[in-house]
Amino acid sequence: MAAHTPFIPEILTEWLPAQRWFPVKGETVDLTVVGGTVLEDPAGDAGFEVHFLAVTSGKRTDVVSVPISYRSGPLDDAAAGLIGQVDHPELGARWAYDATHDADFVRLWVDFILSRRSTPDGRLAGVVVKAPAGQEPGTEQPVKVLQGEQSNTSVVYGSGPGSMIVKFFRVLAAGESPDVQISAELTAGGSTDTPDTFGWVTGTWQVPDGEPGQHVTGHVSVLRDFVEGSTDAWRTASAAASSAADFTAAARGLGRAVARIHQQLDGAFGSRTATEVEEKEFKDALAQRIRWAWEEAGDVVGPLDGEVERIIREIQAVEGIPPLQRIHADLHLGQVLQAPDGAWLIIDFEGEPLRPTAERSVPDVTVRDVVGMVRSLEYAAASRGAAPLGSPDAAATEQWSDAARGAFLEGYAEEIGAPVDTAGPLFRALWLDKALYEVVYEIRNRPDWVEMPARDVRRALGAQSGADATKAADMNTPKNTGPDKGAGQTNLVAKAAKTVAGTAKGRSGQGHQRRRGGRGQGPRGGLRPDRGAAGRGRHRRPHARPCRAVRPAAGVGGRVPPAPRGAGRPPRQRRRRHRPDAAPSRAVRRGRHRVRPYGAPARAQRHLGRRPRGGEPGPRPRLPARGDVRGRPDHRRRPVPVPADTRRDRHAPDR
Ligand SMILES: Nc1ncnc2c1ncn2[C@@H]1O[C@H](COP(=O)(O)OP(=O)(O)O)[C@@H](O)[C@H]1O
Ligand SMILES: O=P(O)(O)O[C@H]1O[C@H](CO)[C@@H](O[C@H]2O[C@H](CO)[C@@H](O)[C@H](O)[C@H]2O)[C@H](O)[C@H]1O
Repeated sequence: MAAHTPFIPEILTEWLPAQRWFPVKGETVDLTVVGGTVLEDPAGDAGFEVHFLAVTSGKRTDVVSVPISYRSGPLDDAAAGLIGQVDHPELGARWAYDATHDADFVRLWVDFILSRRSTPDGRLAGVVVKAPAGQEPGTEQPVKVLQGEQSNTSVVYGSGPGSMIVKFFRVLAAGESPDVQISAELTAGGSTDTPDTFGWVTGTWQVPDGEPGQHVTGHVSVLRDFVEGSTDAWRTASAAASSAADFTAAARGLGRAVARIHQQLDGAFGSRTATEVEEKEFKDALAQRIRWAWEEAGDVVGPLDGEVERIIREIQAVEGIPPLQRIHADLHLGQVLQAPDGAWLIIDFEGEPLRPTAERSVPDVTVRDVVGMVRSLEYAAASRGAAPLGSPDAAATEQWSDAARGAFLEGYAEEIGAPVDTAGPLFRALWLDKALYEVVYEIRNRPDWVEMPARDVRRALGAQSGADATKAADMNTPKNTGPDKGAGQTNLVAKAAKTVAGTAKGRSGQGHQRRRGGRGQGPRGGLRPDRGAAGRGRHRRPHARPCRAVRPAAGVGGRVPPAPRGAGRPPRQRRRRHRPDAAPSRAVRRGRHRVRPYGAPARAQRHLGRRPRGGEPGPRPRLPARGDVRGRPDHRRRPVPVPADTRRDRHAPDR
């Protein structure tokens, strides 16, 4: 590789931590080169390199992928991808770009996959699972880097029919990425419920801190059909909810699509009965997760501890959980595209994101995905705004929600050929788990949105404990929202809200006071989510982890909070605010000329400490109670979130 000054990884010490996908887990990060290779630019104009870097912070190490393109001058329309300027001993000044922003690199990359090439050193290899129709390698195509809070970098290649989307994974994992594995199997099986996967690139890198010569291989990138003109189902559903437009036909179709995906996954990977041990693990993990989330969210929801415990007892008493199979595991409206012809397409099969790759492929119960989508529809309904309890608007929200949820469940049941048992303990426990997780997620990411899931939890738990047994119906069965029943439901909600208000003060006296005083302010009323944000797609999804005491063991479908990955990481927004003040790393300041062949890893250390502005020791930003980075594969994830900045716009190209 070229001997630039500064060389990798010094050149990246400032740039990397500023990237959304960077899996920072602490204030000090060590960068070590663990692999990389050169791709020849056929035109001879640019230097293309792909670098794999181990990012170590504390006890945790991730491997990130950074393709770089070196140019002799600024590249048109690629300013957003500029890493910096470097000097080459023979060539002089070079402009270094994140190569995903370089159209020539992306074209080469797509050709690399479609021509099933591999580099002479064998470190990168292209694989084709299905050849795209009408794509001639080498054809010049426009590229657009999708913007937004994505955990990877996706680039649209081409325009109009035949265009493709190439995803560059940023945090790599050894072994098969569930996203690639599942989508490839679905494509091979002829699925029309997910975009076609054409091929991928595997990469090989040295195991960080492993024995010399110890290498692993994993997915680095995947190439798919780009569904031109598609919209994100969250946008579609929340827009329909806002205008009170009927969404039942769409929701029914969505239910059918999810059911077909489950059938296809069963066909591709099989299903089986859980062993006794697996069943116990499943129930324990679910119970522990609910308890943990309740610890985090209870203050905001209200004193419904008894109801939460009752649901936990019920799930523990279940004998015989449904068969286990591969599922999506992270399903919500933001993971669904609607094609221009109205078809729903499920995407992003990365699974439980904070878990290690191997655990993300663990089979689970399909009802988890059903619950994920049900919750998302309930969210979409709530996104129209929290109207005063008992108002016609509040009734309309419930009506839309119940109708959409009911239609979704009907569609799912029609396709599967059996009804979904929404009244059973499994559904109820998974629903509560998901809804509480969302409360925690919103506390940490979008505080203005907290009221949406919190209300739903109150409504559900309040209905369970309501004095009027005739109205305390199954919390997830669509309710008749006619004038009479609607009023009854409102009473229950009002009752729950009153209970919250009435007992909030008494908590400490009852020994129920939560740990985090700052969050115990109780529910906020009348909040309306920021429409602009809601319309802009998906949010960052970093999740925190539970305290050690309640962290359950990993197990089948446990969706247990993962091992620590950066607890205490400051909110990204705050980190960013401080980043501009950060001084260059020592290595960069010295401007050393460092050339390190692969195999003799270079190290650079980046201190991400917050530096006070103007030398003033400003107040330290409050850290999330238990923050973690989300940065998919192996990062971003679950189950608990960290603060985020803005919502994603996954469709907005930056060029
Ligand atoms: N096949 C596709 N066709 C059209 N848009 C897509 C396609 N795949 C992904 N997208 C868009 O790119 C965004 C990011 O894709 P996703 O696979 O979720 O990436 P990430 O793993 O980075 O979150 C999606 O939200 C969607 O807007
Ligand atoms: O980024 P991920 O896909 O991993 O998901 C995380 O972010 C989601 C926010 O986009 C969050 O979803 C919650 O909000 C959605 C609306 O924005 C709603 O449709 C979901 O039902 C609700 O859970 C998800 O929980 C979180 O893991």
